[in-house]
This record gives sequence, structure tokens and C-alpha cells, in this order.
Amino acid sequence: MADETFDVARLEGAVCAFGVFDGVHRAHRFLIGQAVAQARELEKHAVALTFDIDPDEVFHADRLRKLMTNDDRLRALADTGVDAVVAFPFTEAFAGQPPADFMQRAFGAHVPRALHVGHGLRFGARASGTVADLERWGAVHGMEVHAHTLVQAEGSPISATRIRLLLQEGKVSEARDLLGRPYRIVGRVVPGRGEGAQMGFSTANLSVPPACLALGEGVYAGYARIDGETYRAAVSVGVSPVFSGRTDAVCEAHLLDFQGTLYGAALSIDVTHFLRPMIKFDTVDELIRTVLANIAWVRQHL
Ligand SMILES: Cc1cc2nc3c(=O)[nH]c(=O)nc-3n(C[C@H](O)[C@H](O)[C@H](O)COP(=O)(O)O)c2cc1C
Ligand SMILES: Nc1ncnc2c1ncn2[C@@H]1O[C@H](COP(=O)(O)OP(=O)(O)OP(=O)(O)O)[C@@H](O)[C@H]1O
Repeated sequence: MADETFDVARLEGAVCAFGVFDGVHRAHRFLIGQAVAQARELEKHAVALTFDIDPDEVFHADRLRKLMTNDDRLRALADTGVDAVVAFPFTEAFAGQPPADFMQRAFGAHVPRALHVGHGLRFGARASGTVADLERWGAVHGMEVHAHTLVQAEGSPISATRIRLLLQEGKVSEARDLLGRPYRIVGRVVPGRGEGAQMGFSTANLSVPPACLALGEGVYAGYARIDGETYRAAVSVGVSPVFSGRTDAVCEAHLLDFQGTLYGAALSIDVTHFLRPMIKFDTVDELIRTVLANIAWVRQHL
């Protein structure tokens, strides 16, 4: 596992891949792989260089739907084969500087040997900084800049934005192709109304920060992990329309063959299949019949 001290001194002479990296998707891993390969060739350190929080938390907090929490993003970056993850503290004062000031503050004290970025990268005040700015600064200070052609899938570049849109539409298998792994919901189990058990399917209600639930409303199948154990799960995302007004749970999971209590536990669910949209059933009987059929499907197919 890479050094996660976020010590900026690790940038000195290092070969870095630079960006936000929400989702640490296939294209991000390609870019980081390019940095790691050059670092190995030159016998330098390979660094994933990012921000401690996602800039969109500052600039687009109202419509933010991240693929990962910041902690998970930093952990996933540490797991890509780099020697260190360095995270700049993201504040408006830091990131909102004109490009020349930003580069001086970011790289001036510890100049990296090389920076790998994707074509079209923007940074600094109002995203006015470009790859050409990085190249100009690099030429003066001895930092190579490698701007890579964007990795594509089905004719267009892979991006976190594209994956978020797919997930919003419930397209979990397309999202999985671009991420290179299933989308993961991460949350803590909180008490629900406790009525699921009487209906024949107890559910764990997951508390997930809204900004970290990229998946659109619907019913899904996947694999839940708790305390190192994996269970097949039928999952509903979105507030139950049948019980709206009586619940504010945004994510509920029925774990097959799980006995016990989960309250307070950290639960993650790798979502593999979309089963159906959320339905406002006319009767509770219909709801129960449908959910039990969904659970039976999960038992048969996962
Ligand atoms: C797999 C699954 C599918 C569900 N589908 C729906 C649905 O289509 N419509 C709905 O109103 N509620 C749906 N729910 C939510 C249930 O109504 C809810 O889990 C039940 O009322 C128990 O809630 P409680 O745990 O807060 O007591 C679903 C729940 C699960 C686990
Ligand atoms: N498809 C791609 N191929 C190669 N590099 C990429 C690709 N997408 C992003 N990058 C690069 O990866 C780094 C991290 O990018 P960034 O965090 O902006 O990712 P993104 O997936 O494009 O996100 P968003 O959609 O939110 O803009 C940047 O250097 C960026 O230019």
C-alpha cells in the first residue's frame, strides 16, 4: 500500500498523475499506470496527485453526486501501484488562484520530474488553467508534462460525469464497464420503521450522504459486505413511495441468509443488476409479493 501521509515533499522529482479522480475509473487507472511505468523506468517515485476533497463539493454542492467518498477515493488511489498519494488541501483560496499562482504554489517548492494528465485538463480560477499553461511552467522549471489522449469506450471518452449519468439512469452494467468494477454503495445501518420483518423480508436501512449516492431510484441486486462476510442482496434505492411521509430511508437492503442485527455497522453493496423501477403499489400485499419475487430472483441468479 502506498504512503498516504500526503506529504507534499513527496512531489520532489516524482512522476505524478494529476487530477480529482472521482471513481478511480478505468481511464484514471490508465493515466496513473502511465505515470507508474515512467517512474519505474526512471527509478523515481510514482505519485497520485489530487485534492483532499472533490472540488465539486465547493463549487456544485447542490447537484453533487460523487462516485466515491473522499476517503474511499484516496484509499483507491493508494491501491493503484503508486508509491504515494499526495492530496492538496482544496480551498477556494488555493484552487481559485490564477493558473500561474496555482502552479507556483502547487509545484514550486517541490518540483515534480513529470506530470501526467489527460488532454483538456482544466485547473485554477474558473478552470482557466490549461495543459498549455502547465507545459509553459514545466519548460521553465524542469517539469515534463505528458498530456494523454483520452481513453474511450464506445466512441466517447470515459469520465466520472459519464458514469454518474449512467448510474442516475440505473444503467449499472454499462457503468461497471467504464468503472472496471461494480458501483459500490457505502453507508451505515440505521434503524428503519421495523415493518419489513412482518412483511417477510427484513431490511437494513442505509444512511448514505446524498452526495455519495450516484445511483438513481430503483430496485437492484448485488453483493453486500459486512464484517468481512459477503451476502447476496436485493436493494431499493429511493424513498419508498408506498410509505412516503413515514420514512426517509434512501437505501434499503435485504441480505439473503443473514441473521442478526446490523445497526451501526458499516455496510457496502456492490451493485450488479438493475431489476425494476420503484413502484407506488396500490396495496401492501402487492408490494410484498413483488419484493419477495425480487428476492427469489436474486437467490436464483447471483
Ligand atoms: C428489494 C426491495 C424492493 C422494494 N421495492 C419497493 C417499491 O417498489 N415500492 C415501495 O414503495 N417500496 C419498496 N421497497 C421498500 C419497502 O416498502 C420497505 O423496505 C418496507 O416498507 C420496510 O421498511 P422498514 O425497513 O423501514 O420497516 C422495497 C424494498 C426492498 C428491500
Ligand atoms: N478518458 C480519459 N483518458 C485519459 N485521462 C483522463 C480521462 N478522463 C480523465 N482523465 C484525466 O485523469 C485525471 C483526473 O481527471 P478528472 O478527475 O477530471 O476525471 P474525469 O473522469 O474527467 O472527471 P469529471 O467527469 O468529473 O470531469 C486528469 O488528468 C484528467 O485529464
